[in-house]
Amino acid sequence: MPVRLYLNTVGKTFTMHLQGGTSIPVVSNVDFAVEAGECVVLGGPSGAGKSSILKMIFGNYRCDEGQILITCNDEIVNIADAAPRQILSLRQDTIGYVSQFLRVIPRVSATEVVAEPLIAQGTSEEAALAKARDLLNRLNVPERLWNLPPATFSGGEQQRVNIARGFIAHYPILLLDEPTASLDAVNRSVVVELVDEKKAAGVAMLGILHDQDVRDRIADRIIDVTKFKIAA
Ligand SMILES: Nc1ncnc2c1ncn2[C@@H]1O[C@H](COP(=O)(O)OP(=O)(O)OP(=O)(O)O)[C@@H](O)[C@H]1O
Repeated sequence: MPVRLYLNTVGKTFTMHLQGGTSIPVVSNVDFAVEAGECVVLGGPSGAGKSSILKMIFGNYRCDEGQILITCNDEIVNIADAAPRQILSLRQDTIGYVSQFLRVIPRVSATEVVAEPLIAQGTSEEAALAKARDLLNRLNVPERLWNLPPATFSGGEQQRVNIARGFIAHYPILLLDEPTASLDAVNRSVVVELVDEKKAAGVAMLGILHDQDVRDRIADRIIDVTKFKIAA
């Protein structure tokens, strides 16, 4: 299986400029790869640096040391030194991010919110909306809500719209940031199925999952981030 994502001796230290330049060392020498078709889960206690690693890969946090190499078509791109414009383009076609929370867009219906990433990748509106409805159905979002903007939906309903949006498009690399937090058992199982389908499609996934049951069902490997912790 080709390696899709490789973190090569990655390090991150936050510098608090408003607190006299105080340094908060987070991780160093982070070194692992994720292959196509596998789901790797980051483990370790709160504060170990799991979210910081995901955010560096997505380009939200700057990577201070090392390289974050991703395979994109036949090219290898280093996120650590990619220009902002290149990162935005990778987010459209190459790296997806499924977070716990939906960023609500006023006046846009749930179906359109879900379909949008697929339309951005070039699928026709009709086909993308049909796939969006199918995912909302699989995730047990009641049909009466599909044409409404999700702003007034319950927390769980918004989360399921967000999962549908995160899984609808094809990204060779998919980052999962607690996608099942506070979902019920039935919908957790739907997420497990969606992850299995992405594995079958050759997607490389890296996730944070505190839910032990889901973690056991989807993780091919668990990487304990504690080993990358910089001693205080
Ligand atoms: N933007 C930031 N500015 C300053 N410090 C930060 C920032 N983001 C994270 N940190 C610090 O980096 C450390 C690692 O945080 P991170 O959120 O990556 O941990 P985590 O393993 O994901 O924790 P949790 O399981 O609680 O979400 C923490 O000490 C945190 O305070």
